[in-house]
Amino acid sequence: MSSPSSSRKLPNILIVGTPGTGKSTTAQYVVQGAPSMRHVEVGALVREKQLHTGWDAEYECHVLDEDRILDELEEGMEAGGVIVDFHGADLFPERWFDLVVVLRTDNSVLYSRLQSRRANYSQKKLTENVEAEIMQVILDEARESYAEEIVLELSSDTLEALEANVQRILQFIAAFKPAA
Ligand SMILES: Nc1ncnc2c1ncn2[C@@H]1O[C@H](COP(=O)(O)OP(=O)(O)O)[C@@H](O)[C@H]1O
Repeated sequence: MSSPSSSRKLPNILIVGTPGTGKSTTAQYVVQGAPSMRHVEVGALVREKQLHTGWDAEYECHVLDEDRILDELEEGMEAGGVIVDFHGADLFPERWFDLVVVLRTDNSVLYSRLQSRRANYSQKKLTENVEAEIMQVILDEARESYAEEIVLELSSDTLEALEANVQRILQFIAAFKPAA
């Protein structure tokens, strides 16, 4: 395991999870509570800067240009204080992150969240996402990509859980000390 960079004064945090588990909402509340942190929603960055090579009609998503995404993020990561919000965990270098939060949502809750959130979400994509959540695909990916002690699995079914998760992440930020 390579240890995280020691030069950061603020931690970098990766929030991952199946679409709809609450990554963006959680990250937004964390930044409200810790304004020195910056939220980077990778999906939005991909759309805004066209960091993709086209549209995959079968999977109904952009084909990511991974090298350009990494190049775009790299400089900001060195300074620390970044909350990266993305559905997958294995794209980024391990050294970038001090904490990896994996949000989990009960499948029936996730199903209705995805159904109400996106009118244009196809039934196929909705089912695929709920199945991925049941199979804990992202959790396994995070555990394979990062040291066990920095991966934190948090349930995100209710607003109470959301609030508790935000507080837990804020406590981590407040307690963070750069390695000597
Ligand atoms: N813990 C939670 N409890 C209830 N609703 C939530 C929770 N987390 C997120 N939501 C709601 O679920 C929807 C999806 O959340 P969002 O943050 O966009 O997910 P993601 O970024 O993972 O795709 C939003 O309408 C949000 O308000």
